Amino acid sequence: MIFGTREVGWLAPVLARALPGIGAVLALSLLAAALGLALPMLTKLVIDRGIMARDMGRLVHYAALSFALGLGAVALGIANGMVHLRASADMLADLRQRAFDAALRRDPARKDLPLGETMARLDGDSGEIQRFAFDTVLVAIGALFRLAGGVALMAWLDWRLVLLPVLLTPIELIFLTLARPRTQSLAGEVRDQRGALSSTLAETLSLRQTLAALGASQARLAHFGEQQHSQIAGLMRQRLWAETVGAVSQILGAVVRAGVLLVGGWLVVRGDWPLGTLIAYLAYAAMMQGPLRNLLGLYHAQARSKVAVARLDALFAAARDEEGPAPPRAMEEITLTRLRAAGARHQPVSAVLRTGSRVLLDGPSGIGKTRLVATLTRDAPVECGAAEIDGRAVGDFGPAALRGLILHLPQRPGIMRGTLGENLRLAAPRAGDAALWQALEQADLGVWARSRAGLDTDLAETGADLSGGMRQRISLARAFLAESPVMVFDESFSEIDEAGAMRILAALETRFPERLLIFIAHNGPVRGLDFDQRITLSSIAPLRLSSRGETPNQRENAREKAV
Ligand SMILES: Nc1ncnc2c1ncn2[C@@H]1O[C@H](COP(=O)(O)OP(=O)(O)OP(=O)(O)O)[C@@H](O)[C@H]1O
Repeated sequence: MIFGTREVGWLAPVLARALPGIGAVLALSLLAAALGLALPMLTKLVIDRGIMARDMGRLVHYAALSFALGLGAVALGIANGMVHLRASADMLADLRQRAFDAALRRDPARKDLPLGETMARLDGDSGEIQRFAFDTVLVAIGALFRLAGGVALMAWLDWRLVLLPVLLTPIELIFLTLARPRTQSLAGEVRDQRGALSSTLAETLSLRQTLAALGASQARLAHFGEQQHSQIAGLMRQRLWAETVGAVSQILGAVVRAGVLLVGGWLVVRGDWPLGTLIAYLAYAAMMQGPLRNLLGLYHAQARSKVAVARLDALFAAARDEEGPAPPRAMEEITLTRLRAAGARHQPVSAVLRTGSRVLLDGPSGIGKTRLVATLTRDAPVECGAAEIDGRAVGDFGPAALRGLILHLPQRPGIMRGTLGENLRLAAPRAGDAALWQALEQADLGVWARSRAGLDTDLAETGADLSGGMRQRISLARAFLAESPVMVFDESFSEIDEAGAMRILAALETRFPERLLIFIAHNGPVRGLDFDQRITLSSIAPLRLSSRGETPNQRENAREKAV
């Protein structure tokens, strides 16, 4: 079995789609192999029937034929190269697309995979699988054809000498079988090192400013240097092993060549063989070397690709289905019954959240406010209790559809490299410019956007060239564009000046009187809103941390509301 049954679930469709391309490349490479096999035979004819027989007519005839075949081989080589590149690149793209999709659908119940590690798998491991499943297998089939054809032609020239390579092959096979486990473990080591290296790069670069502020950049650089050294050492070990394995087949090849030279030379001296036969025989023996190595190398290439398949499989296995039924858009209420998210530290909470109301979700840092809201979109697993939308369990709906109903503005606003307009349209892809400008005004960004390039203002990756308040305003502008009947503002105003926050809150109030708005805020003007409901999470164990905005009044409130 090349791969396990679980992997076949995602690999089989990729291979099925690649099949026509593989077929085309296979046909072309078999044709090229047939041409390649014919050439030494023609050389033999040129020598024996032309040169040795002193027949100029035949000499010219076979030489011309040989030249034509050579030209054909060149043309075929080019065509094969182009078709091969196209088909194998298509297959890699297909595999990466699926793996990327799986990475985007990662089940929140699974531990996060570091960014760099995920990227190394998407790029490096997909490439390794593509190289094996496409390139290596194809090369091996071509090699098999060349080998069989070559051996047949050699046997046709003289069957006795074919016994030499045939007898040596089992020795090589035994050696390769014994060597395979080490090939696999070394490949695993190298791939893991590559993942670790990418993780360090991605994490360090994304924390560049923090590390610089702490004076820790050089230490990270030194750590990266050490990782590089151990990667190089791993690569050297892998290479040395590959060379050792390869050397064995080369030595056996040299034994075959020496044997042919000795025995064939002896047959020519005795007058049993014409010289052309010896030359053709030697050419075939040399030609067999590459295919034999490819074929036997296939066995080890599969061991390496198994490592890559397992690493990519971990991405596929951790993905979940995001589709599912949609909750009613005209929903009335969300009911929480003794609910707590996994990882949270508050007492189970019960509440009914009605459409059109304003709710403050309160509690000290780290108690589980964000996680509680995340259970509503199935972005955090439930530890106990239940959440329902109009009497139906949240689990009955698909996460994607739930996110269409409930917009959870994350605590850290996500800004992508691109224009301001592109960033806003993430929330409403079909919104016109007028709607975007309206959202900018409502999010208190109109003046700023006009002073820049308007909707065409370029934003840097993660919004690194913006102030914290600007990033939060862009995130809020997206909320004004979204059509979600429920919105969660998770510390969405924490970095905005008081006057600005008041303006945005007033705009929210006017714009969305019918929606359910849930706020999480430790301090600032948000806490002064006229809430219909305050839900305060109280801890199951004494917490050392306390929110700055907590007042004796609110603590009193907490005791009343906590269930
Ligand atoms: N992805 C996760 N998997 C498991 N546990 C998590 C995850 N994210 C957060 N937690 C844990 O859940 C607990 C609650 O985190 P949460 O972010 O919900 O707190 P919070 O009340 O919103 O805090 P803050 O006010 O500081 O934002 C924390 O102890 C945290 O360590």
